[in-house]
Amino acid sequence: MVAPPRELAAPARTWTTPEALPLPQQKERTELIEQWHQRCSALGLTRVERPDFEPLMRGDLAVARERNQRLFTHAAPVMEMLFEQIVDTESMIVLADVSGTILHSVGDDRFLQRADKVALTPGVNWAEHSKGTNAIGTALFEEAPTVVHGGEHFIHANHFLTCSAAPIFDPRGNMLGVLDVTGDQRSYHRHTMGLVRMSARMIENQWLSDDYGNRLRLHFHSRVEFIGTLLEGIIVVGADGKILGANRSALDQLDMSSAALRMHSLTSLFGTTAPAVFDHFRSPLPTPMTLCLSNGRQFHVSARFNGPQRSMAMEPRSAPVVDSAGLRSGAGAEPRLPAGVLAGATAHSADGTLFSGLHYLNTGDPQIGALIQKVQRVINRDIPLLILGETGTGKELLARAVHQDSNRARQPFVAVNCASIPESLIEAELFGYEDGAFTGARRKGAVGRIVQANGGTLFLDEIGDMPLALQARLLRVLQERQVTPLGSLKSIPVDIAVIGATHRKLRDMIEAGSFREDLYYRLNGLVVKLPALRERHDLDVVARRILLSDCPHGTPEISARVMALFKAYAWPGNVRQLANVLRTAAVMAAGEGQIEEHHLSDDFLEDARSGRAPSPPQVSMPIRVAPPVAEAMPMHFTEPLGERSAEPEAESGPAQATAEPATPRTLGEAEVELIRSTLAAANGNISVASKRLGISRNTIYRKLRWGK
Ligand SMILES: Nc1ncnc2c1ncn2[C@@H]1O[C@H](COP(=O)(O)OP(=O)(O)OP(=O)(O)O)[C@@H](O)[C@H]1O
Repeated sequence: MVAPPRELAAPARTWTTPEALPLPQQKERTELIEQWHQRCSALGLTRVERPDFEPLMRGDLAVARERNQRLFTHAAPVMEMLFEQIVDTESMIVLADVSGTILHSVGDDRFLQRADKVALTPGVNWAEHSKGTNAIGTALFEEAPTVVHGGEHFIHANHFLTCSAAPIFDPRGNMLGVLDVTGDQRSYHRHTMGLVRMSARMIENQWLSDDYGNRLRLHFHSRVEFIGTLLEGIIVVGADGKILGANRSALDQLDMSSAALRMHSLTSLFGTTAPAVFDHFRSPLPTPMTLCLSNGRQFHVSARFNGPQRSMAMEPRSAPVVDSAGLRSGAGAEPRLPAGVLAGATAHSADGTLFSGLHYLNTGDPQIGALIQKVQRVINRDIPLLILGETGTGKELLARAVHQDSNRARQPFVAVNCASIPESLIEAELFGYEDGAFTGARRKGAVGRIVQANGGTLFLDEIGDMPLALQARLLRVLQERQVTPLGSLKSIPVDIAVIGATHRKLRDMIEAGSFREDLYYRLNGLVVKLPALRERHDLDVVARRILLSDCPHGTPEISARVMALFKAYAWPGNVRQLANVLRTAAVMAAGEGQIEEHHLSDDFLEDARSGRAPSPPQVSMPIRVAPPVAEAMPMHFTEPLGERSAEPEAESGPAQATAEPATPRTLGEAEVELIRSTLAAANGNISVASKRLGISRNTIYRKLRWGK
């Protein structure tokens, strides 16, 4: 069972120290602990039990780890991240398997030594039957997040501990193991349980994506701003519309057990079908749809689909008509697949025609058409692709489409943004690291992004921002096709297709000595440049597609005056900015059938009418200095949790700077000033600032890193 009712029914019972509880709850807590302790006595345990120092034989531990390799692979990076949060707090993080055997621990050295004294160490079993009441064993027994604090431990020797543990479940509701944070009881913190629960959810969500990467996944929440956060529900839908699995938040929100949910289909749950969902999300732009339970509860839903779902249930239809923009029309139209939300998905029509990811990007512009033809020739030829283009021109979208159209479509597409990962972490992130590669803690190694991409495609976004020292290592990997993790002597062979992208002029960087020429020649098997939106001749088709995707029912037209304004505008944020402007306008024009000038936001209108636009992003040489924003972000959270919640949906268009910059010396400095002041006006909310400026979040990170 994924969402044990007891956790929902009485959270305080397991989350708060007895001292902090109001009297009635203290009584309830005491009764509960007594019940747990009676259970242990009935098992024949005594409170003066000596710690059992006899862990599994070395070989047995290896077998247990082998058996739980997948759990470990998903949990290890999360444990590392969790460790960053609790470092120097006299505590440790423990991963145990479903039998209670500790597989792995990470922690402060001093506390690990104290934990050793009570056998809280890999190889030892901490199920209730061997260690009495303790968070690991009791969470496994109760199948619920559990805190066991100080004297609540059954065995006296464990009274110095405070432990918070959360079970980990797979998407079908089977328990996989438990994640626990244990510390000195004097350093108990009530937020620890929250951190552990969130971390367990991260592991569960990764497990789900891994299991069902090639299935349609619906991400939903009753509040649209929570989609994309750990609070979102995820359900996996089979080709026939049946629900195959779900994460814990989905079960909480739908108020159903895993088994009950898996009896449902999209039709019985939401009154819709998989083809209808595909149809809604066919465009490259991710806009949530609204689905309703039979009791009237509404959810905002977005869809993810990473691979070809060749057997997607579709009613037989006549051969689709495909226009020059790749749009199909007529009563026999197929569900059209988006290249963005559905990540460059590929589908087969009833007549067997293949509609590829690249096909959907071909919207009638001759430059784009020629580019797609070129790219199609090198697919599956082991020729590296380098995509150039300004921010928001669709470089990542193109890379995903190439992956989807290749033989590697069923393997991972791993995107690494070299600009948004702090320099100090890029190496570990890319190449991975071995046990003991870092000092100060007993830490297990982690698999790097290159190895994760094995068999599939590695997308190196903003490759021009990779530090020089790492360029040499990357070059070696590309030449030798093997990776050596940090601190390891062993190399791991990898089979990857590499796609690089940058908005920088790499040749200029080579001349300036900031980009290696040999790496450039390794990456540039085929170089394609995506045109800026202002240079394209298909703005009207792209705009219509975006609107079709945003408002499939009642798509507004664009008036001739607005289209004329659009065509004269410089679009410094390219397609991303166009989509933001249209999204707002469509909301303003709801029910009127046509977008007119008065539906556009004032600041955009002012810029567009005056022929003024924020200057297109400047290409400057990177000077790496201490990054004020990006390095403050932990490795796996480039978007701080909760940040999206403050984000108004309908923000768009470039903003006016709220303060005069202090006489900047160069264009680059002016840009940074503008970004800083916009960020300040948006109360530091990067998403809001990026929408106002019409540039990506990554561009903001990057610019601020160079702005000092
Ligand atoms: N041809 C297109 N049709 C519809 N939407 C598009 C198209 N090209 C790009 N977009 C949308 O524009 C946004 C930016 O696209 P993408 O992230 O691929 O650009 P990028 O060039 O990689 O940006 P950056 O350099 O800032 O990372 C996305 O929301 C994407 O869905």
